Amino acid sequence: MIATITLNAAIDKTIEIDSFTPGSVNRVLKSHMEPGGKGINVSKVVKALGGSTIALGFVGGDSGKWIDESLSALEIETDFVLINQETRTNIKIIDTAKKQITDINDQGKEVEEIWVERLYDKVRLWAEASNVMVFSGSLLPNISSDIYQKLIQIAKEKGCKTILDADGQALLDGAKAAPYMVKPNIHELENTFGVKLKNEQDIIKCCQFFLEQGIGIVVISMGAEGALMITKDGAWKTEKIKVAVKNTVGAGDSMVGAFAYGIDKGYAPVEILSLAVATATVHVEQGTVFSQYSVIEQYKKRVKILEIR
Ligand SMILES: Nc1ncnc2c1ncn2[C@@H]1O[C@H](COP(=O)(O)OP(=O)(O)O)[C@@H](O)[C@H]1O
Ligand SMILES: O=P(O)(O)OC[C@H]1O[C@](O)(COP(=O)(O)O)[C@@H](O)[C@@H]1O
Repeated sequence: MIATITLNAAIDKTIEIDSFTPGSVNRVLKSHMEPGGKGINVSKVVKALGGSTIALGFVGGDSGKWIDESLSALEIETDFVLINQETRTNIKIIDTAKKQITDINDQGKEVEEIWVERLYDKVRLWAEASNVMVFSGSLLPNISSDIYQKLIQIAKEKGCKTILDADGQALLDGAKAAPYMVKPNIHELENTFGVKLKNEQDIIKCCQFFLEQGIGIVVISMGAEGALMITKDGAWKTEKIKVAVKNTVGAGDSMVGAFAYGIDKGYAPVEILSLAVATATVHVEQGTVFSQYSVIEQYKKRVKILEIR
């Protein structure tokens, strides 16, 4: 079982506009809503790959109820803490002419301490039944930056392998608990360390920090440029795969979902990297991961991995 923890869930409302122009009236061509937030997206990917998953975290209000019901319709098990604040809606604007995506992400609402305690209880409970726990995404505004560190410690004590996909102080604090894997994207890595990373060697050097904490697998996703994976045994990069982009929102979560699935199955890291890039590529090209596993298997043939250290 793979449990995902989303502290800042979201309805992702995607709107398509031809030539989006800030400061003027824009007419929407098409729109749709999906249950989102990083951990929830990971659960959707695990489900699509055929794994078993449960989505945990906070949801509230009508939007929270909608997220819960939408996941049930996808046959994804949930055990959310229901809070008395409305879950956020994030807007994703796809400019169909410029082929550009703009993310407008709400920060979410504060959560009372009693509900945070309830979440700790649920993580303790589900850690007993899970092999892998994934902690993903931004924190609600009043949550302390060391929450992932504490939750990862709990999950590890119960024998779970843990994955952290976070940013800034939450990533630095969370890393102190030595999760099994971290996956920031390149921008998050640069922002977190306040550096500009010009080449692969810079990235590898920067990621030593994570290895020194005892983290087993460090994956840096780099959008259209592919991904880099660093472990104590070496470093690998994937070659660029050119695709017609439909939607990149959640591509990183597809990658994390495939890693969670592969780690749960006990696959070797390089094999998982190939599955993860194939899954993210299908996501970017088709705008969804709910395609057949056989399609993802086909895409694996396009993934070229080079050992660089
Ligand atoms: N424009 C793109 N073209 C091809 N592949 C892409 C593109 N954007 C993302 N991907 C794939 O998805 C993975 C994750 O995307 P990325 O944007 O780095 O993550 P995040 O969503 O966390 O920012 C990349 O490593 C790559 O394999
Ligand atoms: O593109 P990514 O990094 O995989 O994540 C996409 C998800 O992250 C979000 O943009 C939210 O991100 P944050 O939790 O960092 O605010 C969601 O709206 C979306 O579902």
